[in-house]
Amino acid sequence: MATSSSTTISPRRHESVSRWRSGQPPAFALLVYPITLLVGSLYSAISPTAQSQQQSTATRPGPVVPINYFARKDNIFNIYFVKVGWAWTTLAFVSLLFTQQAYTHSPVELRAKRSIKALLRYAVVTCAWILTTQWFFGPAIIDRMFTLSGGRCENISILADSPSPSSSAAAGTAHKVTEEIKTIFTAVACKAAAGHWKGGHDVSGHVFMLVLASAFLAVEALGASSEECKPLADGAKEKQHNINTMDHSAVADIDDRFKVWSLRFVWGVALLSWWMLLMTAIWFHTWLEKLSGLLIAISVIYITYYLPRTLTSWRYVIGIPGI
Ligand SMILES: CCCCCCCC/C=C\CCCCCCCC(=O)SCCNC(=O)CCNC(=O)[C@H](O)C(C)(C)COP(=O)(O)OP(=O)(O)OC[C@H]1O[C@@H](n2cnc3c(N)ncnc32)[C@H](O)[C@@H]1OP(=O)(O)O
Repeated sequence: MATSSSTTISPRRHESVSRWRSGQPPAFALLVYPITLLVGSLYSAISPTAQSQQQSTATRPGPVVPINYFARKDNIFNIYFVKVGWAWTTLAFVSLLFTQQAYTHSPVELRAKRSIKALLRYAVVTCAWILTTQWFFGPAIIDRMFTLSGGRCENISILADSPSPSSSAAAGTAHKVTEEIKTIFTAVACKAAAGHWKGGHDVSGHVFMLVLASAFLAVEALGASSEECKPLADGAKEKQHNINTMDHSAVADIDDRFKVWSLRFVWGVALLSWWMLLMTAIWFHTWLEKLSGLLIAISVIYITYYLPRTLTSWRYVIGIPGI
């Protein structure tokens, strides 16, 4: 006896299948990040290459020449990609807005609604990036966490170079200034003064930003290119093609090419972010520093993309990509 598909697929499975079709990845897809960090950290713990790198860093005074190219802080991907990573992320996101059918070829009202909500999601993740790594009413959250956990800027050369004060009052003032500078410094300012950012819990900014950027781009790209965002079924599209003039089909071809290349660019940025995450996991930071960077990024992604699935009022504000 033949059974219809609606009787064989459970409602839960049906719901998850239609989520995939509308470009919403399930929460377990986020496991790719802890797994990546775990694999990278395990490799760094057992690989002889990574071990010998760590030993030379610990035993030899002064800078050590890294054994692996990706263990160098000045590797080309770190300098031109990660260190300006939010600019790449912004560029990739903007390219989605200008080329994907969800934002360019749907009815005007829907297009406007989708674009505003996508910009709001971008604003949420961008604010999270700014507050966590750049500025939080003064030093960024990761800098504040570092100083709150007992860290400070040591061996500041501008302080060591300054002439010794002649009177005890001047010495007192100099001491006060030194202490203030040590406590208000951010990681960037500390490095600029040739100091060492030491002692506290140093949340990995790389892990935070790379997880946030790659998850943001992946979810937005899946949503924008989902089935629900395709305006016409294939047959209808063909029919419309036939009644179009040559000029229109040439424009449509160019549109299609932009659409495809933009998606490739977005996935390229997301994949390179993932690769740099793996490199960070292998060559830099402690387990705990990587874990805290991961937890902050995953919380932001959860609030922006998963919470709206269950919290209707939040969904109404921020929307869901691909819907
Ligand atoms: C209707 C609504 C409408 C709304 C409209 C929208 C509104 C939007 C709202 C608001 C708009 C605001 C405007 C937006 C702007 C957009 C455009 C731009 O974005 S232009 C900005 C470009 N600048 C970046 O992108 C910086 C990105 N970089 C960073 O944030 C940091 O560098 C970060 C977090 C990635 C890392 O910081 P670390 O490197 O200081 O810290 P650690 O990760 O802990 O690393 C410690 C050390 O280990 C090395 N390290 C770690 N992992 C490494 C690796 N894999 N390879 C090499 N070195 C590594 C690092 O190099 C570092 O070393 P060492 O301090 O430099 O000596």
